[in-house]
Amino acid sequence: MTVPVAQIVDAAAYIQAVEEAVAAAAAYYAGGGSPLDDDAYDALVRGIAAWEAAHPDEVSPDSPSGKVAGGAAEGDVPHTVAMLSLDNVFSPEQFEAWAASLARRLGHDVERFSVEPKLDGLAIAARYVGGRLVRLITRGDGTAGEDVSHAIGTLEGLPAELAVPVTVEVRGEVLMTTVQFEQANEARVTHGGEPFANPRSAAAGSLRARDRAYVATMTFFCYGLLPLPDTDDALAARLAEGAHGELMTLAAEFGVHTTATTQVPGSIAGSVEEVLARITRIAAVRPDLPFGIDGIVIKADRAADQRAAGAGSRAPRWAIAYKLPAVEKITRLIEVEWNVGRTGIIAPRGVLEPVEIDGATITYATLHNPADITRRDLRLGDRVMVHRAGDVIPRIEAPVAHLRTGDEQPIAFPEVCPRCGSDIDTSQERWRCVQGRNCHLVASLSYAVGRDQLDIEGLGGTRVVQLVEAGLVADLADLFTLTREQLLGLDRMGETSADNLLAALAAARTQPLSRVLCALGVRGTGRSMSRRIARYFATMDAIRAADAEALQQVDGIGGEKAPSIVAELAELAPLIDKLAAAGVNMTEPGAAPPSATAEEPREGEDVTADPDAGPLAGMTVVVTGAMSGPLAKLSRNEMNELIERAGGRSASSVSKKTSLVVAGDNAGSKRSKAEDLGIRLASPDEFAALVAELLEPSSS
Ligand SMILES: NC(=O)c1ccc[n+]([C@@H]2O[C@H](COP(=O)([O-])OP(=O)(O)OC[C@H]3O[C@@H](n4cnc5c(N)ncnc54)[C@H](O)[C@@H]3O)[C@@H](O)[C@H]2O)c1
Ligand SMILES: [Zn+2]
Repeated sequence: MTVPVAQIVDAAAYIQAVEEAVAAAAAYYAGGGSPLDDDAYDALVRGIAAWEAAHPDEVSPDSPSGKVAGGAAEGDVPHTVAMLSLDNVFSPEQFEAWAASLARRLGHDVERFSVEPKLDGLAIAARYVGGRLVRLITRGDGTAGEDVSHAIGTLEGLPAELAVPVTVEVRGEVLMTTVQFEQANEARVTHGGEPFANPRSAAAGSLRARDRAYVATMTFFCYGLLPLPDTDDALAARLAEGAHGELMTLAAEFGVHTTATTQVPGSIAGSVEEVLARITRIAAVRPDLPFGIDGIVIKADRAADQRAAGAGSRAPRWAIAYKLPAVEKITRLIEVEWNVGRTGIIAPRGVLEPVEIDGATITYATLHNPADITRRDLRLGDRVMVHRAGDVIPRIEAPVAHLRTGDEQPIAFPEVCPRCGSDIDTSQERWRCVQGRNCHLVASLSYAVGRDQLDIEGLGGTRVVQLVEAGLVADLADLFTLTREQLLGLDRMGETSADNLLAALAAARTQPLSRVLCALGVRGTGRSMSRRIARYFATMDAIRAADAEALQQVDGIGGEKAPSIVAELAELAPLIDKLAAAGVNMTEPGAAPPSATAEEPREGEDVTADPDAGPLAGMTVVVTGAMSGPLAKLSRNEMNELIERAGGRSASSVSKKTSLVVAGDNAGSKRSKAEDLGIRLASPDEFAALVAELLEPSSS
């Protein structure tokens, strides 16, 4: 685990860093939320400490170094015994060094260590008098804390009355489980409040809040038991002499919640090796725990060892926190994607500004469902707390609402299935395409029959759905074997429509190979790439015979794309055979297959244009604005096809390499750029005249 340190270069930067750290800690302990995640805060504090070590005379009295809660929390209820923080180690070696220094201090090796999870919440002292819970106090600055007795009754595991009528102080951690956190945020957002960024700040904020319209339940875990002034002598002696593990057993007998009932119960280790083995086991189950832990706390178990070791101003010397890597980082939610799963479930996924969590770069996080987005009050552009533990898919915990700038935008929910365009069933929290398992088929068919692919008129979205639902079409090829009788059996299908559709299907059979290839929907082969591939190989057989290396001879296909195209085409082999058998054209008009004898790649040659053929031979042409005259009906894709049929090369942006810009009405920046660069311009009519020979026999 790497331990980053903020670099502080001079005294001014030091003072600024101290201010920043104190402000962050104040917000953190108040539960209002800090602008920094823990890693960033810790790096800053380490930077401050490093600068102070080098400039001992210039240490600011405000410095967080050596103080409980960085000096940022306070209170007016004095503690009977100081409530301290813990020192940290980050590796087995550091732990061994700490154990060795403790052994030196004690004059003997520690024979019993207590090993517990480091619960990620906040410390609290609960005072019981005669078995009744009378007061709750925060840690504060360690010497005095804040009275939060109003929270009595909201902490699971901290009963109002103990099983035994003792007078005692119970210390431990207040946290929110993942479930409690979700409930608290939902209640808060429903009541018009801003969500908490994570369970820890939710616990801190909820504990301090008074007179709230709703109750936020939290969970308490005991890790300390000590006498109060009125504790009877027998119990006081037992508490003073009892080992930590024994006190935890006693606390459980009193009816207080300890880690004993969790998947990570406190345990005793007899050696440094045993401690390290136990740390490994706790770290391994961390992702599965229903609450957050940020490390493992190791304590000398025996009271005598604790007494002999003593404490510093900030932390005891007999205990140490073995920190685990942070699982939370703050980053930005850039976008929400809606993906449709195999069964038609439409799931949102957050696209994040890349952030590194525990050595992995995270760019996506699950968002579960639309209700989840609403519950969390998430917005585009929000800074979000991202959680990633182990191999579990990262999730967005909540927005960091206090970092909002006002520029955040609502997240738009899809109105139709983002894949096939059908309706969405929103009756459940998890939205689902009404096509369910057929969604993918409907989407791929709708794409294949679209204007830029097979261009089958009369086959709109609803017809496609109808054919699929009637069980008449299970793949693209089935379209071409539909019979008149089958069509007439469909609702809202008269004789004329049926005949028109059959005619459109017959025409589609003669589409050029480029469009058939495009219709297959192979990733990386959109309209213009399909044309380039078809022109280069001329026949489907030649394309299918090509390996990745051969495919890379096509302009624009690199080493990454080529193998995936080859693999997808191999998967599609049965469909392609079925299409060919149904009479679908598999050749590109006007193109010749690469010569079988010319083994050498045609280096440097522009494969999309035969330099000797066509009025646009060797030219790169850009089309912009609205086409008119004989070109009025052509889509942009059809214009590009025309350019390529005429031997040219179509491009979408104007550069010095552009030879001609066809500019229609409302041509904007591309036209002005062409003028700036002195590139030849043509009106749609002039261009139509240029390629007149190709316009007449146009197939579509
Ligand atoms: N993001 C920020 O701006 C910001 C600001 C201040 C502090 N912090 C974070 O807070 C942490 C430092 O806070 P801290 O001083 O509260 O110390 P700490 O959380 O590192 O360790 C001490 C605390 O651990 C808790 N604890 C959990 N399990 C325990 C167990 N089994 N036995 C004993 N104690 C146990 C207790 O509450 C104790 O007070 C750092 O991780 C820091 O990153 C963050
Ligand atoms: Zn769908």
